[in-house]
Amino acid sequence: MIETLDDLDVEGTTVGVRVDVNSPIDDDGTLADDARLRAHVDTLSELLERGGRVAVLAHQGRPGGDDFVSLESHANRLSTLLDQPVEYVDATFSSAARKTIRTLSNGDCVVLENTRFYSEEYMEFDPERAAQTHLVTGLESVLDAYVNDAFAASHRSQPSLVGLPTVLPGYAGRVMEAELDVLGSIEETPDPRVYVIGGAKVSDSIDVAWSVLEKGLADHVITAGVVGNVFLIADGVDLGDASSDFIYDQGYWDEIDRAADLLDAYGDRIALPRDVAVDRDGDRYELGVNALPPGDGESAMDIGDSTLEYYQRILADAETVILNGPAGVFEDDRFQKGTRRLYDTATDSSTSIVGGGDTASALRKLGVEGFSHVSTGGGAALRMLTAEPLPAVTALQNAPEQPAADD
Ligand SMILES: Nc1ncnc2c1ncn2[C@@H]1O[C@H](COP(=O)(O)OP(=O)(O)OP(=O)(O)O)[C@@H](O)[C@H]1O
Ligand SMILES: O=C(O)[C@H](O)COP(=O)(O)O
Repeated sequence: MIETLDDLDVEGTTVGVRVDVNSPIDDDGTLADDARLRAHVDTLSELLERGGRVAVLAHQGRPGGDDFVSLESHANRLSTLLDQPVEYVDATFSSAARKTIRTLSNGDCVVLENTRFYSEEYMEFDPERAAQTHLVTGLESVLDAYVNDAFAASHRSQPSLVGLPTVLPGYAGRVMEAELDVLGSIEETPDPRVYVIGGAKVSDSIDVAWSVLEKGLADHVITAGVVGNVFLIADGVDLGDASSDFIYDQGYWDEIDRAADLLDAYGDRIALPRDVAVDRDGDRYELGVNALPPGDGESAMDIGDSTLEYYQRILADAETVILNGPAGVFEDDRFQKGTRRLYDTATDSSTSIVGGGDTASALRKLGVEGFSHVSTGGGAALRMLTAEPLPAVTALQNAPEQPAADD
């Protein structure tokens, strides 16, 4: 059983709130898109209005990346969204951070520095070991409770996600609660159930396809995007050098064998593209798989019309559609059609669930609306859609209880 904010005695309590505000970053190192911050406003404003003292914990980017920046601009933006001052401290668990947390009054909020500035936070631990890291031992003494609202990071076993709820009473925030409500009951959604697997995270997507086919969760798996290209190659289609080089450069060449194994085992339930769109002389040009390989330097950038018709027929019979990853390079106007049409068709099903940060931003860009649920999570949603437990959610389930007020 996971406790929620309804179970937390908030007034005067110092709460560490883990959020996921991992966002696109501008060239000047500041926040470029506040969608993920906005998602957490309900949880944070509820805690503040109920008299909590809130210390916000979050990561941004990965070490070495251009988006691996401080959370100062996130804190500034949060202050506008919450319509109250939000302090920022350039420390996460040092004495400076602890001192700031100790001086919070009821209704005050501070954003601590990017948790991944500390190497332990970019490692995976079991919860007991995570509880002994510097971040957890540093913060444990100044926090009374822990709230996890970072559903999108819950597939990671990192200290701020699994260590803090091992030593502190743990609660799901409102985002986490909503995501678990919808994604935690995938098995109860109506049949037939179709998974649409696109985008560029080929290994994760093949894991999902294996799992949902093996467990009988998927009546059909529809493939698109880079994932669809890998399945086409696995099926013996010559996609040409440009698409093959791209797959090789992304480190997904070995996935072709896994895709072939999956086709051997469950080929009757896996739908492959029947045509692809390439860039020919600057225009979109569609080629049936029988007409492949494409010309020199041409790469499969989207699914074509005949694939769309085929996939739309499968979707027409689906009661539940679960989608992750765009069908093509949606960032380029010429290759948005597959994503727009496929996702638009899915909104006609009684239950349509979308996972993936890039997918959500593609849909915003393309103006496609009307899904039953758009998840804040990419990898986390994928894992949950296979009915697998998420380490940070398990840690919350096992968290100690909040001591009674007079203890
Ligand atoms: N045929 C293709 N060739 C090259 N890139 C493609 C193709 N189809 C889709 N993509 C790219 O895939 C990327 C998105 O894939 P990704 O798997 O990251 O999506 P996501 O699951 O929604 O994201 P996340 O898990 O990060 O939230 C886009 O940048 C898009 O351009
Ligand atoms: O953006 C995400 O999917 C989450 O914030 C997790 O980020 P990570 O993949 O860098 O751990």
